Amino acid sequence: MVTTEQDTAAVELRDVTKQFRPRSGQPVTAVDGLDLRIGRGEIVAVLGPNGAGKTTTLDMVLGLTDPTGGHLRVHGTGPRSAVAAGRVSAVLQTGGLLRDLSVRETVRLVASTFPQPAPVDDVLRQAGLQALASRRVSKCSGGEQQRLRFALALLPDPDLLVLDEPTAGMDVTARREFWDTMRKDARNGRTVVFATHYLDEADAFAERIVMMAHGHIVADGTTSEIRNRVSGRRVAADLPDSGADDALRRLPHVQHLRRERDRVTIHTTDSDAVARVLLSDLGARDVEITSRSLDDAFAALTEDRHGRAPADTDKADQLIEETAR
Ligand SMILES: Nc1ncnc2c1ncn2[C@@H]1O[C@H](COP(=O)(O)OP(=O)(O)OP(=O)(O)O)[C@@H](O)[C@H]1O
Repeated sequence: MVTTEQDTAAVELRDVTKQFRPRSGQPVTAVDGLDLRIGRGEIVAVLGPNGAGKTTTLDMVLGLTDPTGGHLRVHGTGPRSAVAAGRVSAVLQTGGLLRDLSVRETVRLVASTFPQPAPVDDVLRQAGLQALASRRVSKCSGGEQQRLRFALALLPDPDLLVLDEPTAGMDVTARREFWDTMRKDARNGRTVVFATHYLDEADAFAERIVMMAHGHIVADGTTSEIRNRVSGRRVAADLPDSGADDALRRLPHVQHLRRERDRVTIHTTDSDAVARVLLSDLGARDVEITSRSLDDAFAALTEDRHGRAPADTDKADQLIEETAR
């Protein structure tokens, strides 16, 4: 079979590992056997707590650091060649901007370093910076400076845009404005991969969420799949007869059932339906419905009580159960 350009993933990591070996102290495994394929045009959020390995992963995709092991391709080639060809660019959390230049001068200056940059005015418009074009960088707010970094990243008109916590330190309004700008740009079919701590950002902007903890992927799915897995409600009831447990497990929308003596606890995305069956059909008593918060479940997915990562998805589910108890 002939592999076409279209078949090639935007990003492909196979069993990628990154170990840091500090001069003193133990080696740190920041990324541990990561398998990840991101198709062209996907918008993917990489979520995880501090130290999960998000930045290290994105740095490897950008060719800023090399993997210790495994296979990593960006648009079918090594990361550095992809960056050099202008196919990949990044908006990083920090990055030198010259304070005395205006916004337009900054974009013009950086544009002059590319062989075929996008027109400066187009880029200013895409980043929502037209009204600020003559403002000095030193007078721009943190959010505005971040939009300027975004404008610079658009200059090579990259196929893949990588953003590492692009809204860190912004207030709510600036964050909203930034994502509004990004949303407009995403309609152009660019692949966007961004790291964030904020579930709401991932939920609002990404189509797919990859959750990392301790260098592993602990969950990977569409935004709604992840939300369904980690959201929903807990219905608990007294039901001494365990004869209906299997039938309950098979009900649509039932994710999990646990029994402790006479009491069952069911995780479901349709608590009304489950409560109806329990009360009307099975004569259960003392039915109690409680919410499972997305944030709690996220914490359960990414870190267990002892600070260890769940090694696989089943374990992650188990941890949700444990946390829910
Ligand atoms: N240059 C380095 N030398 C040694 N250890 C490092 C280095 N860079 C990262 N690490 C370690 O690797 C692990 C993963 O770090 P990384 O920055 O990738 O996580 P992260 O998910 O991006 O975290 P954050 O959200 O805090 O930015 C951490 O334990 C970190 O301390």
